[in-house]
Amino acid sequence: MTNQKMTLGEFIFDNQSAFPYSTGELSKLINAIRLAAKITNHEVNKAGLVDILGDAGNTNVQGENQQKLDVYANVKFIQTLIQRGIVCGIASEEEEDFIAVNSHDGKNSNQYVILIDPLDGSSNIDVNASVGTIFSIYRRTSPIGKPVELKDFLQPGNKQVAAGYVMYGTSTILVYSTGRGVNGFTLNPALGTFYLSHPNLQFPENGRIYSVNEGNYVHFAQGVKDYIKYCQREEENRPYSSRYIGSLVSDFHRNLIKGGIYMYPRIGPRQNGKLRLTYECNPIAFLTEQANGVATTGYERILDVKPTALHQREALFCGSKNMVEDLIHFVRRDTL
Ligand SMILES: O=P(O)(O)OC[C@H]1O[C@](O)(COP(=O)(O)O)[C@@H](O)[C@@H]1O
Ligand SMILES: [Mg+2]
Ligand SMILES: [Mg+2]
Repeated sequence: MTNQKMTLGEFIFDNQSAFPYSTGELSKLINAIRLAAKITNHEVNKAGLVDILGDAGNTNVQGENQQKLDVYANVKFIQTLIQRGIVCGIASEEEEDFIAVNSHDGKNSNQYVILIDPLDGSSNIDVNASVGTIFSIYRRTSPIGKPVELKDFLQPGNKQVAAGYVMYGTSTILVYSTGRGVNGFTLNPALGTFYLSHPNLQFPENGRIYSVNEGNYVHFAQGVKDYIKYCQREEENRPYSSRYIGSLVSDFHRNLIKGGIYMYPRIGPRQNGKLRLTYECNPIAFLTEQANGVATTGYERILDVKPTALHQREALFCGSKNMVEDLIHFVRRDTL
């Protein structure tokens, strides 16, 4: 079976030729993510056996308790990227500020910046439920030859050149896009090789799954409440099924395969939701649109939101086209 399937390495190489002016830098970057994913996967898989469960005892810039695996994945991704000298800057959920990385030639000659959520779904680590890693890649706008600047990380999501996630679940899968569709690669742990298992992933236009933390229901805007009630009503092909793993990557991946909508709304008038625009909403929205789905704040296309801060939060509704359009209808009706 595996021999027929293309490996991730072969896919990266084959797809490089699709970009006439390619320098190979993006291919090297995806390769480095592949390596860091394998290193992190190795540790995730033996989480119950080694001292990697529980709190790390620190609080990150979000005010959240860092889990040991958050810290481990953060260190491994940053180390792997810096050692290979293929990015000019790294931003991470677990780092207050961005990290400027000089190229090995010392001339700041690299053109890409990367933003990462090293471990997504941290609350699932200790209970052995699936978690993930999310990444988002941009071409810098600051001049080559100079150190990277904050503005390189605060570009709107529609400027991404690539984005993806790794899901550490029943199997480990790396799903990404360089703007030419979405493909998924499953890790064969015996060989340590990712194989193309899910070519050209597409959201079904309709789905029957809604994913939201209903524990926050009372804080949702009326339009969101109305849409959730609509999902639960006994009519046409509803009620939909409620599924919520509590890890954005895992809930998104399921909905991508089966059809569905993921929602993390604003919680109350002030709080702009929980998810971070630059390294959670934007990469997931990029994949959503590349897979024929829709990703919105409820009022605006996620990819058009202009970031103003590295760790800013934004509401996220994404998934099957017709389901998200129904959601937008209810949300906008609420503001009339
Ligand atoms: O427990 P809640 O409030 O529903 O939040 C769950 C959401 O928070 C997250 O865990 C946030 O991501 P991190 O674990 O990377 O901080 C998402 O993966 C998930 O969808
Ligand atoms: Mg996350
Ligand atoms: Mg995280």
